[in-house]
Amino acid sequence: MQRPLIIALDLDDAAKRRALLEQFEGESLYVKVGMELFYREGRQVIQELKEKGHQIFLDLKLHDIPNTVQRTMKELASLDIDIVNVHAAGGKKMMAAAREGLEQGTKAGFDRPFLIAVTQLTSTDEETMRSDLLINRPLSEVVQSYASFAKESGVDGVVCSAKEVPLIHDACGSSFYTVCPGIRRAEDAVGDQKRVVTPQEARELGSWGIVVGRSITSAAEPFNVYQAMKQDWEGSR
Ligand SMILES: O=C(O)c1cc(=O)[nH]c(=O)n1[C@@H]1O[C@H](COP(=O)(O)O)[C@@H](O)[C@H]1O
Repeated sequence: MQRPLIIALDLDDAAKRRALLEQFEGESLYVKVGMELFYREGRQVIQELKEKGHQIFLDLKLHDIPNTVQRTMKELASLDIDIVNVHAAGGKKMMAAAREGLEQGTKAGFDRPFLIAVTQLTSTDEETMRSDLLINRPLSEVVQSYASFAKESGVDGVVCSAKEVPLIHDACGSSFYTVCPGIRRAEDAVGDQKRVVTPQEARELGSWGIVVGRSITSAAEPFNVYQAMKQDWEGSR
């Protein structure tokens, strides 16, 4: 599969979401359905997006006891989604339970959605890790270790900053998926993100996929920004 630029559909009503997607009419996209959208529009939005031919990353970042995560993943597997995620901080047993639930819930003849684990949110930096999470280890070491734990637990890849991709490839191999948010062009507002790179840097660092939200969804001309970022991301490969 071509390495995707995944658009985060973080918009605060259905009309805005539809108006945005109308500008991409005819394009087959990879979109991210996050908590804001799923909690508002539910399972129906997955069907609507699939009918338009889009691939879907369902980003609900599960983090709970293993039994609850397993049962929830079993439910989510009945949706027509391509990627789903958990927080690696839930631990190895929880990640393994997530994978088991997905397998149990995937209907015969269908592909199991990819399971990825968030290592450390891209809105976190080392200072926040120390002061708020009481983790006194270098951030890159924590991300690399969580990626290894995810792999050991049967998870297919991780969410991380592109900055950490080379270290993750060293620990987990280059076929381990790395999905990277915190993507900005030089001229974009960074907002709450801390570990930020451009699409071109993400490509050079070897990311499998990138997630872009506000740079596209808040732009005056979202389709043009999407095309420009996609070109930057794909380069000449
Ligand atoms: O799991 C995610 O998608 C995610 C993980 C992470 O570490 N950082 C992160 O920003 N995200 C998501 O990626 C998107 C980034 O949006 P922008 O900052 O607007 O580009 C948001 O929908 C976040 O929820």
